[in-house]
This record gives sequence, C-alpha cells and structure tokens, in this order.
Amino acid sequence: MTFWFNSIFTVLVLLFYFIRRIYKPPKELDFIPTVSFFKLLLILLCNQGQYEIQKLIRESDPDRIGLVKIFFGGWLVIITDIEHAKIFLSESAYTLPKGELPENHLTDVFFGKGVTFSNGDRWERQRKIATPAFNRALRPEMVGECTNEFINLVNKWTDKPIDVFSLMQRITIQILGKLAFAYDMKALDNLDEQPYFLKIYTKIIRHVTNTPFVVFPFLSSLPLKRNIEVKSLIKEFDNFLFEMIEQRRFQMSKSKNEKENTDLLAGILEAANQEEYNHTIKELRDDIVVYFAAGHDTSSISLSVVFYYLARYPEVQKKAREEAIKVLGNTSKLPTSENIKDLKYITAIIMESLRLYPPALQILFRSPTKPLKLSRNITIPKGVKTTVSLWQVHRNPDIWNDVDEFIPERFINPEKEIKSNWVPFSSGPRSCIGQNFSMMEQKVIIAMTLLNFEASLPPNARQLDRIPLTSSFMMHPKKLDIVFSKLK
Ligand code: HEM
Repeated sequence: MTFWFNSIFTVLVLLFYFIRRIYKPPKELDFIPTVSFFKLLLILLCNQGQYEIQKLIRESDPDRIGLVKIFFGGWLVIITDIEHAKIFLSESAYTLPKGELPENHLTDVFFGKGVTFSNGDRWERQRKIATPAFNRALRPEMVGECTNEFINLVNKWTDKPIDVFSLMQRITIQILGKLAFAYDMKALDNLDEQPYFLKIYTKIIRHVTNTPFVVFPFLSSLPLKRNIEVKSLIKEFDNFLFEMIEQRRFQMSKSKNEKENTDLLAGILEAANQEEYNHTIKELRDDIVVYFAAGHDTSSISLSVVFYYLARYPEVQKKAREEAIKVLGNTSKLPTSENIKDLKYITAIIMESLRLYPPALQILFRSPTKPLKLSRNITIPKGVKTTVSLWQVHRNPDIWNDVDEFIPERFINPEKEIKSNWVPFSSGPRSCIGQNFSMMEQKVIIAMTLLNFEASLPPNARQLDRIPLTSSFMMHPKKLDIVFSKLK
C-alpha cells in the first residue's frame, strides 16, 4: 500500500514539476500578460469556437498594454495593438524572419518553402519573380467569364439554402485555375461533387491544421496511421501539380504568343528558365502549393462574409446592386479594370467584412534576430516567437467606433489613418502579394452576382447575429447557408 502511495505521489510530483518547467515563461517575458493555457485548452476541447478564444485573449490584457503571451507548445507573443503591429510589420524581412517549423512537421512537408514560408534571399527571389507575374494575371474580364459560369451553376440551385463557403470555394478555385495556372479546375461544372483537386486539398488541410498537431508538432513525426495517410494524400496532390506544370510547359513551348501566356505560372516558368533564378522543380512545386492555398481559401472566406452581410442587411444589398447596375448596366457585360475602380460602395462592403472577419486571423509567427523595440517600454527579446492578431487589432474599441457593427460607410473615402489601421492583408515587406488580385476578383463576383440574384438568410437563420466559426487557426465559418433567388 505504502509502496503504491509513494510511487503515485512521486509520479504526480514529477509530472507537476515537468509541467511547471515547460509552462513557466522565460523571465524576459514577465512584463507581458499571460493567456491562461487551461482556459484556452478548455475552449478548444469544448469546441466553443473563435469568439471565445478571442474574448479570452482580450480579457487577458486588462491594462491594454497591447500584447499577450500564450503557451502553445512553446511561448508565443501575440501583438494586439495596431501601433505595435505597424512597427512590427514594417521591420525588414531579414531581421524579422518567419519562424521555421521542425522538419518532418506535416505543415512543412505540405507547404515546403513556398514564398509564404521562406526567408532571406530565397524569399526575395521568389517575391521578385511573382510580383510582375501577379500584375499580368489581373484580368477582370476573365474573372467575369468565370462568374458567368458561376451564375449558371447557382441558377440550378435557387430558392434553397446552400453552404456559401463551399460555393465560394468553387468560384475562387476556378478563377485561380484560369488566371494563375491557365488550367480548368472544372469546379463549376456541377454541384453534386466536390472537384477532385479541392477534395484532396481539404483533407490535407484538415489534418495539418488539427489543433493537437499544431500545439505539439512532434506528433507529426510519430508513425501514426493518420500521418501516413496525410503523406500519401500529399503525394497524390503533388502528382497532380507536376502534371499541371508539365502541361503548362508543353503549351508554352507550342505558343510563343505573349497574350496567351499572362498567367502566374507562365510568369514563374519563364523566370525559372533564367539562369539567375535557377528554380528547381521542388521550388516550383512549393510556390504553387502556396499560391493554391493562399489564393482561394482566404478569398472564399471573405466572399462568404460579404454575402452573409448582404443577406442580413437588405438595404445594403439594394444599394450595392444599384451601384452594380450603374457601373455595369443591366446586361451581363464583362467588367473592365475601369469599371472595377467605380465600384466604391462594393469595395467598402468588402473592406468592412475583412475588418470584422479577417480570413488570416493572425500572421505566421516571426522570430526577431535582434531585440525589437515596439515602444518606449516594450521590447520583444531576440528569438521570441511573435505574431500579430489581425482579429484583435480590427476589433479594438479604442480604435474603431461601434467596433462590432457592420458599417461599410466608414470605408467610403476613408481617412489615411483609418486605412492604415486596416490590415487584413498585413502590411510591410511581407504583406499579401495577392491583395489586388483578390480585391479585383471579389468586386467582379459580387457585382455580377447581385445583377442576377437576391441573397437572403434561410428562415431558420434570420436571427443569426454573427457568423458561426470553428476554432481553427484559419478563420472558417461553420456551415453558413445563404439562399439565392433569381431577381424578378
Ligand atoms: C481576402 C483575401 C486574402 C487575404 C485576407 C490575405 C491575407 C494575407 C496575409 C495576412 C498575409 C501575410 C501572412 C503572414 O505574414 O504570415 C498574406 C500573405 C500572402 N498572400 Fe494573401 N491574402 C488573400 C489573398 C491572396 C491571394 C488571392 C493570393 C494569391 C493568389 C495570396 C497570396 C499570398 C502570398 C504568396 C503571401 C506571402 C507573401 C510573402 O510572404 O512575401 N493571398 N496574405
């Protein structure tokens, strides 16, 4: 009896000591308020969703110093104040590199070292190649053509609730396929089946963003059935990508007509052939995975939020439709770049939706290579993992009036200060490379859809006063249904 008692007691003491040692924050972070790990764990275990997590983060900093620390397999500092964020985000990409994941981590296996995850000279080279290629790929008319296909698809599903996020994923993937890869993803052919490419991608993302695996990266290296499964899915995805690359290379060798080679992939392939870049096939693959992921999920979330608000506020929808009619006419004319600039109210709706629901809730963490001063009293020590919560900076009541209200008007001719506090695409040297691409595609989709359909919330969701969200690290709406009805 005494033996068992002593053994259990010793194990408990060791466990307690072990947890305290891991959990005890470094002294240099003492000044930063702590988010309770146990409260966070409870929220995650009970799957209570994003609002609870964000509320916990805000409440953990009662004196509003503008940053908190959180135990997340290691200590992570989260910046929640826009002024700190501006300084942080404007720091050079060389002195504030993105954090490296342990090798073999599934996120690393899947995303590799595409531009979002790379650092130093490699990142600079990738960004130099992609920037002009992105500008060439900005083609609103082509987005308009895809939107016409989308309208035909929605026409087959009118007056019934439809999961708006999956619907938006289809159109953004189709557009990305055409504009970025000159590839027909066949995402708008029918609603019965999820497109093949998207199906595999969704499964992989579900695995790699699974909370325990994010918090405890070592789990990815264990010989678990699920890890083996993900690796085989990634292989399948890669085969598809290599086929797509080869197909594009072949088409380009047949056609030297520059007008036919305006897509992002063509731009990257052209640059890859130049000796100064010397891109390997693995580097190409990594870039494409990143463009594929960054290029459709975020825009689908943003569009889902916009359609939720349009459905919830019919008067906003009416005003947006009037603008679309004024700019595009009643016909299904394909929008031009000039038209896009005139969609001021629709732009404000997108901006306000992105303020309230930034699809990237926080940026990927960085580790400063030297102490980074954010204000007179606040310095992030060298090497400390740090991120910016875009949700928190956008929902700070000290900065935004009626912070939780949807007020698109605040973005009609906004003052410089308001614009600089709005950072859903991040800012500084590592800001989103696809911002113009995404804003352009969203404006076309919204304007053309409003010329054809009325969006409403299904009867059982009329009281929905906020979007149901998962507690995932990307912002994902739980099932969000919208009804599209043909305009009379
Ligand atoms: C509503 C749509 C979008 C939002 C809210 C968004 C948001 C962001 C944010 C916050 C970052 C910074 C991430 C970080 O620092 O960790 C980022 C980076 C990036 N985004 Fe986007 N994005 C959107 C659309 C797109 C599109 C359409 C593409 C490409 C087709 C794209 C490609 C990228 C790339 C490549 C980076 C990495 C840039 C670098 O590290 O230099 N994004 N995006």
